[in-house]
Amino acid sequence: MTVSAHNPGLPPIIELNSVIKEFGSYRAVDKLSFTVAKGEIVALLGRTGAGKTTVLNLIMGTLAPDSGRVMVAGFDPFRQFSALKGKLAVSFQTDRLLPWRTAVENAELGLLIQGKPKDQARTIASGWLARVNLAGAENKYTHELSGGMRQRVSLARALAVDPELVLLDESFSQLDHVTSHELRQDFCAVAREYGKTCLLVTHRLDDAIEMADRVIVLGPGGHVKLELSLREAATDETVVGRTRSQIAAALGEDTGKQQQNEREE
Ligand SMILES: Nc1ncnc2c1ncn2[C@@H]1O[C@H](COP(=O)(O)OP(=O)(O)OP(=O)(O)O)[C@@H](O)[C@H]1O
Repeated sequence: MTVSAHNPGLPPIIELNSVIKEFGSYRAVDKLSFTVAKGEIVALLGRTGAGKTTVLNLIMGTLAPDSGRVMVAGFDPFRQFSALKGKLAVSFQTDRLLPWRTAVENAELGLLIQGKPKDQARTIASGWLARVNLAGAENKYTHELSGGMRQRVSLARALAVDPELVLLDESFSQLDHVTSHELRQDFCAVAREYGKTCLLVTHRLDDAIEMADRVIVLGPGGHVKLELSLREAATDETVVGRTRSQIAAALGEDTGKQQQNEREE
């Protein structure tokens, strides 16, 4: 059995081994290797163009690596695309909800696609809406919900199918600072309670610091520039400050400026 480098004993849910991906003559991902163990929340950080979306596409199986190996929950996501149906859920930057469906009708969508009977799907979806603090909003249409509430519906929809892996693609970056902070806290509480494995792809330092067990910073050209465990940092303010500076330096940013930018976004 392969085990995660960071959690010996736990099988990796994501495993990239010396992965190269080129677009024409441009190498977007360069011999990239990392693992994400079952139950871990890992943030993949990088500036624009560092290769985050390319890595996400390799993990989702919508792109094939030119060389190296990508495995997700024991499957090759490109060659065994359908084997990962229901095992992998994605929440994007925009909520991608269907406006003609209510909150609960959106949240139950993945379950219905999986073939769950309608009443069961409704019960499960309502439960997940309650867990992301949306009890009472089940029958509201998307235009009746705030941006933060819509993103909560999107997260409930992702979690409702009970996936092995949740991919969060800049899921909090279009929300104001307070709303995204609350949503990050609530999502992490639920993800940890249910032992969900999450890869959070973001350019925002705050998302990573607040949510992740571990941070991987991609440098330009898609290689690991910095890899840091944040478990110790979570409980110690001085360590948080030092960690923040280390990550900001790897991103090539000034910490104060980065925090200011994130507050203004
Ligand atoms: N289909 C493609 N064809 C050609 N070049 C591509 C393609 N997809 C990505 N690239 C290039 O690969 C590099 C990495 O792109 P990618 O979208 O993965 O970066 P990113 O870190 O997600 O950036 P952003 O934060 O702006 O979304 C960029 O230089 C981009 O122009």
